[in-house]
Amino acid sequence: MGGDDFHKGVKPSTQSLDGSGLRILIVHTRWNQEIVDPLVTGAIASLEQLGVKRDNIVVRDVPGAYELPGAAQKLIRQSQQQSNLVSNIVDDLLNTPKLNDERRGPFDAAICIGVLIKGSTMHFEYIAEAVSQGIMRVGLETGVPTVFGVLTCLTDDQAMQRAGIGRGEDKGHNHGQDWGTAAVEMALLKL
Ligand SMILES: Nc1c(NC[C@H](O)[C@H](O)[C@H](O)CO)[nH]c(=O)[nH]c1=O
Ligand SMILES: CC(=O)[C@@H](O)COP(=O)(O)O
Repeated sequence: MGGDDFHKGVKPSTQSLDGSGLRILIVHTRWNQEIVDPLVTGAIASLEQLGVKRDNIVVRDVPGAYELPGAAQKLIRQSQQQSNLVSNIVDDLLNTPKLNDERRGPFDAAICIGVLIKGSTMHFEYIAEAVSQGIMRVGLETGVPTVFGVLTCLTDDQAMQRAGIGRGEDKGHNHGQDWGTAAVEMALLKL
């Protein structure tokens, strides 16, 4: 494969992705929120484009990237406990309509979104390593696919480009869109 026909990025799935029955958690940071916000918007846009109902997209925020794994794990486990509540079981037996078409069941996937930008100390390296390992562990330990949506950038421009808000003519690509698609694909993955 020649260098000129190399396309960096994810190749779309061959599976038809119907997210209409999915419940998705998004946890995002308030650090670098001017860059985080378009990433969250991009992820939600992809989820809705694949049929996920807006009422089934739960969005929560935390201070910084270091808080993402713990928050995702806590909220995923709460959703799993909720779905076992007798009240839910009775509701389902009686076909009780849910408010705003919201299903209070467990999350089918989660997306952790944050932006780490290198400063003048080693803080960046330590957080980036802890957060990537932590988010991986959440997915493995809860059984709920948990997408790593954390930009780890050396400059502001690198981060803005990857949120689709680049300062030059080339605005870049909003990676949040890819994370939304990945969440639906992984939620639907089966034998
Ligand atoms: N420098 C960045 C941080 N630092 C804060 C930590 O993530 C954490 O909130 C704090 O250490 C308290 O536990 N967070 C980011 O998300 N992005 C950064 O660039
Ligand atoms: C990712 C960080 O924690 C970093 O932005 C903090 O900056 P500094 O290393 O200058 O304290």
